[in-house]
Formats: sequence, structure tokens, C-alpha cells
Amino acid sequence: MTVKIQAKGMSLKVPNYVQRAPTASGIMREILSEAFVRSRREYRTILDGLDFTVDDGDRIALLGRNGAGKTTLLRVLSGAFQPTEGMLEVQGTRQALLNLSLGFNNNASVRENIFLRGTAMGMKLSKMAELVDSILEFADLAEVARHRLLTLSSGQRMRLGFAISTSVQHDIMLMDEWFGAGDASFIAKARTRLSDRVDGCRIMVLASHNLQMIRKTCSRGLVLDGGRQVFIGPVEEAIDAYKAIYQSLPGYVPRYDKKIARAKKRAAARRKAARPE
Ligand SMILES: Nc1ncnc2c1ncn2[C@@H]1O[C@H](COP(=O)(O)OP(=O)(O)OP(=O)(O)O)[C@@H](O)[C@H]1O
Repeated sequence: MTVKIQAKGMSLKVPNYVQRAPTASGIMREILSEAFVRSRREYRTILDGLDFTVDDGDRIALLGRNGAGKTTLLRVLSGAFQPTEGMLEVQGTRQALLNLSLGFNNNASVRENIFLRGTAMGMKLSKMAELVDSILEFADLAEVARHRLLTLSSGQRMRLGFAISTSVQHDIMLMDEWFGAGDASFIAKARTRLSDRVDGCRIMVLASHNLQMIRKTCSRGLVLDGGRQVFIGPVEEAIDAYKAIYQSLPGYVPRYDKKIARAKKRAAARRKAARPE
């Protein structure tokens, strides 16, 4: 079966509620403005006319400044949000490592949550029944399988979410930064599992600011700015296009200049310290 992602003129607009500025001044008005002034609804375009194809075998990095739209695009690719305009076609099974607690219920047991989360991910109950023990073992939570989820620490929940999300191999992996949370013993096995899943998937989409990681793992890059597609192509060229965005911003100081400024400051401090009283 072919594995592919194709977007044509794809946009996402979302309703956004913005508080109006209070008409009268005064601290109580400012604090309680929501009670006096109704919010105004406006629509925001978060993704704007994206056109791209991701083919079988591609490892694609999403690059862009904060707020460029990378996480939103991953959510759209995962099926959590539907594009409001244009077309998106995703062929292949997909796994998003975005929100590891998605579909959890605090009042259900750890074991029940494995079924809840698995179903939310579109997996069959019979498949989950086969996997439940290995998931508990991987998350190191077998002993608390019948305890309610709310008794777990945030690290234990994260381990559970990761163990469920990565329990089966999918065709398409969607990731927001390379996973690196958890305690030392968990990180080591989580990294091994993640590398296996990434090696075994046919398309990976990774949103990251870590250029070293991107160079190591990705073959192509898609650069976004203000929700618009700025570049798509080989990863090195994508990194250049991303750097060009922030280098063109007012107030940008090249790293080299920063080094010189720091060296000058240190020299001035040394001169001051050496000066006789
Ligand atoms: N549900 C929402 N309603 C309104 N605006 C939203 C919503 N979700 C995201 N945004 C806005 O959309 C823009 C893109 O957000 P997104 O999280 O996709 O950016 P990003 O590129 O992943 O940023 P970062 O690098 O900081 O993680 C931001 O300006 C954000 O405020």
C-alpha cells in the first residue's frame, strides 16, 4: 500500500475570542472586565494555503519561529483538526506523539485507560487486549494496573501514554520535538523504542528547533512563517530558508557579533579591575 501525505491549498481558520478593552478605567474594571464586557469573536487563519506532498520514505522537518504553525500542522496531519479550506489526503496509518495524555480518564484504572486511549487512537479492542500486559510492563506500571489513574505521578502518566502510543508500528509518525522526558531508566528504553519506531515508519514528520537533530534525522524540510509555507525541499536548504527568516528580523544580531560584544565587555571589566584605586 502506498503511504503518502498530500495537501493542496490547505488552510485552517479557527474562532478566537478576544477580550475587548474595558471602556471605563479603574482597577476593578480591569480585573472584572470579563463580567462587564463581552468577548469579541474573530476568526484567525493559522495555516494558510499549504501545498506539499510527502512521499514514502521521506523524513520531513517542520521548521519555523514560535507560533509559525508547526504544532497546528501536526494536529491537522494527525486528524485532530480538519482543514477548513483546501484538501488534505493522508494514506497510511498514523501515530502522533503530541499529547501523551489524550483520551485518559482520571477516575478509570490504569488498565482501563490503556483500552480508552487505544480506542481513542483508533485501535481495536481485541488488539488492545493482546497488548495490555506488554504496555504495563514497558511503562513499569504492572503493580498499579488496577489503581485509579489519578493516583499516578505526572511522570508515570507520561510513561503510560508513551508506552501506549508506541505499542504498535504505524506508517506515519508525527512528532513535536524528539521525545526526551522521564527518569533516566525510562529515557534509555524510550529512546530505543522511539528509534525503532522511527526506523520502521515510512514517513516521519518532526517539528523541532533543534537543527542538529533535524540534520541527523531528516531528509527534507518544510518551513512555515505566520502559517504560510515559505519553503519545501532538501533539509540543508530548508535550514537556510529558516535562518533567513530570523536574520531578516529587525534587531537580529549575528552570533559572531555577540561574541565580539561579550569579549569587549570582559576586556573592559579586566581593565577596570586592573586600574589602581
Ligand atoms: N486553538 C487555537 N485558537 C486560536 N489560536 C491558536 C490556537 N492554536 C494555536 N493558535 C495560534 O496559532 C499559531 C500557531 O501555533 P502553533 O502552536 O502551531 O505554533 P508552533 O509553530 O508550533 O510554535 P512553537 O514553536 O512555539 O511551538 C500561534 O499564534 C497560536 O497562538
